[in-house]
Amino acid sequence: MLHTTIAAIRPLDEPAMVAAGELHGRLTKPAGSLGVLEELSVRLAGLARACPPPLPEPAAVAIFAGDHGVHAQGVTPWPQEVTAQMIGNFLAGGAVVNAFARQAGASVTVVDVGVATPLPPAVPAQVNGPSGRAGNPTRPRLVAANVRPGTRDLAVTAALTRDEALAAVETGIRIARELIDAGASILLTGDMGIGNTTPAAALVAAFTGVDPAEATGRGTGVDDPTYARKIGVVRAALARHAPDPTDPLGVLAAVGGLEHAALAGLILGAAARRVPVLLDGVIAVSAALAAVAFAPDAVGALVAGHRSAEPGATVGLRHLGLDPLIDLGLRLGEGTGALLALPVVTGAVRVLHEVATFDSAGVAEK
Ligand SMILES: O=C(O)c1ccc[n+]([C@@H]2O[C@H](COP(=O)([O-])O)[C@@H](O)[C@H]2O)c1
Ligand SMILES: Cc1cc2nc[nH]c2cc1C
Repeated sequence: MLHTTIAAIRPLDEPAMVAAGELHGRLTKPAGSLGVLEELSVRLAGLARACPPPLPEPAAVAIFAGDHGVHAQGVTPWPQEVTAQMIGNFLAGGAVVNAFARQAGASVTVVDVGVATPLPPAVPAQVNGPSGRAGNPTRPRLVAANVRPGTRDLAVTAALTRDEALAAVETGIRIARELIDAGASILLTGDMGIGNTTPAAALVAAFTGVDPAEATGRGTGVDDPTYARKIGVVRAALARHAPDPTDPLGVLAAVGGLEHAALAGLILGAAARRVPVLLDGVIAVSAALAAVAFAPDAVGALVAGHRSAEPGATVGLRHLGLDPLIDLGLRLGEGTGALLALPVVTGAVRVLHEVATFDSAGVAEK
């Protein structure tokens, strides 16, 4: 499944991009006045092989959740159980991601790809959120796809076997296909996993070659001693495993996480179907580096939603050649930054659908 998916990923379509660029020149606005939105809409036309490309509606957020053996090294102050507990919160509609998804009209799918502790008993989902605010007609959904109960400690041994990493990647591909088959026109990445900024930093350093200190941040907000320990853990893991960046499955297995691997699969699955993926924070960016190592043309499907405060996100986006749409200092994860960026993407495409040309509106050109 991975190999056929990779083989299906093709470059952006030049004629559709030329058509979108020409259309922009005829719309009732000074050339280039929509800045980044113009280039974004041209790329999305190339991805869809159509001008205008489809509006990115409806949108679907996929939150991949997993736990991390490296938690044992004291790289985060939060107990591991919080991963499972937050899944309960997502399914009940009470997390930040739910509030933003209701605002954006996006569906929320939570995928347990490797949670280590028992999930809380099902709480009745408050579809419109605890406040009763309407906006999203669908209930958050849980997909049970646990590959193993958390990774092994990457400070001691490989986090995953290659087969486990492959199973997680293929779960991501399957979820992309299911969401697209159910009608999603854009996929938004989400993640939940206490400790997961440590493997994200290791993946960023492995794929970009930057020093571990440049790729490592404070995650949920760790103090100075924890931060120093975290950099040391990432540095030692890279020295121990010496992951080969041309072997993305090997890198994911050595220093990655189950949600990182599944997100790489989600990106590949969407790119193969020529559906855009709006990236959230550092976990998604680290997964995107893996996806692009599997299939360089997958970058054509990627839109960077926001600039996470986590430094590895900026390092990874630079390597991918992507500029984030918004920069709000967020470092939550869950898909929250991607959801806030979604109206920018929709606006970029809507212009090509709805704005009059100089000709049709009788507006004089310069
Ligand atoms: O999205 C980001 O860039 C981001 C930055 C910092 C933290 N997070 C979230 O915080 C958790 C991991 O933080 P930590 O400190 O436990 O490694 C995990 O659930 C992530 O979704 C997410
Ligand atoms: C409370 C909490 C919520 C989160 N959402 C994503 N990562 C998180 C980490 C914590 C600790």
